[in-house]
Amino acid sequence: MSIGCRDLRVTAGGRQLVAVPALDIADGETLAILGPNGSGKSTLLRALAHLDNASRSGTVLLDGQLATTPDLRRAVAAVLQRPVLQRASVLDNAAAGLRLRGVGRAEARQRTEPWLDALGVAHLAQRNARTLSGGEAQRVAIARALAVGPRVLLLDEPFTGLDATTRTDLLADLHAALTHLSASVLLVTHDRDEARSLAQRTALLVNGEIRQTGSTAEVFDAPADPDCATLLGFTAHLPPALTGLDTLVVARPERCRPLTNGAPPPPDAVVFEGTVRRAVPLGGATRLDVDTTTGTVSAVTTAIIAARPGDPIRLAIAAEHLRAMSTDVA
Ligand SMILES: Nc1ncnc2c1ncn2[C@@H]1O[C@H](COP(=O)(O)OP(=O)(O)OP(=O)(O)O)[C@@H](O)[C@H]1O
Repeated sequence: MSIGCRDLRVTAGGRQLVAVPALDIADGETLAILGPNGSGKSTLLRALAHLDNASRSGTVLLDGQLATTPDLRRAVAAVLQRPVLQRASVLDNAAAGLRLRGVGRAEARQRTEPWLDALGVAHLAQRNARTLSGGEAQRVAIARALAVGPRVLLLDEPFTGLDATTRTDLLADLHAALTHLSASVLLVTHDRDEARSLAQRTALLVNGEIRQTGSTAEVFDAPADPDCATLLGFTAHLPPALTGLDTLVVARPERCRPLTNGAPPPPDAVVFEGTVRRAVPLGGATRLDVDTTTGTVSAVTTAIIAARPGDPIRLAIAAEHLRAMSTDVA
């Protein structure tokens, strides 16, 4: 089932938190909403499901038809940032969504067990859910949402607070589970890897407004404006005064190459100079924060370089790694 909205606005305390003229997620599609902290991601997700208490206007659509709150209750399952689990067994917690929809206890348990298995927590079925770790609880919450066979699945930062290994494993398990699901899926996240792993399309949310939407691959390769560029990791912003080009250009810091010992820049590269402000060890790489005449530019390099604060430095970025920002938004 597809979900969408038209002219969806949420205000609270006299402030507009979200304003989305139109958003659509097709049946079988996963759309990521990527945005920084406080950009309105959770507010948008809650408004789509009519889960919010804030003041909302506009319409939510299911399969193109105006959706009422009861329609949404039937169609939507949501996994929120911090799952609430009852003092009961893991199996009964995971079966709770089906029970709420009127399914008998035995059948609900039977239909839930494969999802506990798919999410790698079948061995915990009889445990008291209150004794689970954060990652285990998150898996149970996802199993609970998937078990109801939702036609729309809303995921609000489902990987928050998980260690790197647990997160990678859960990403893989969720990816596998979603491929078997016939639903529209909205994934709210501030993490680029999560969007890239799970979503066919990505929308970028900045200050409550969607600035860019498209296939995940296209969006990640061609940011629409400087805010989108920062969100996508193109954090080196080089204005014309620094490069001599006509427009602001952006690049990923790992594409900024320090030119040490008079090394020649690659052909077509943009080259600029600055002074090392600090070198930040990243473990296996170093981030050099470089003060230029137009601001600080960071470069991330795996080369071993002896750069000390105050040292002059030249940086080069090959033309293929630069993205031009149109002048009207720069
Ligand atoms: N009920 C409310 N009243 C006033 N302001 C609110 C209310 N709910 C949310 N906000 C504000 O709206 C903005 C968006 O909040 P929201 O939780 O949607 O952002 P987010 O992108 O999900 O952030 P995070 O990544 O930190 O979870 C924030 O500035 C938040 O403080």
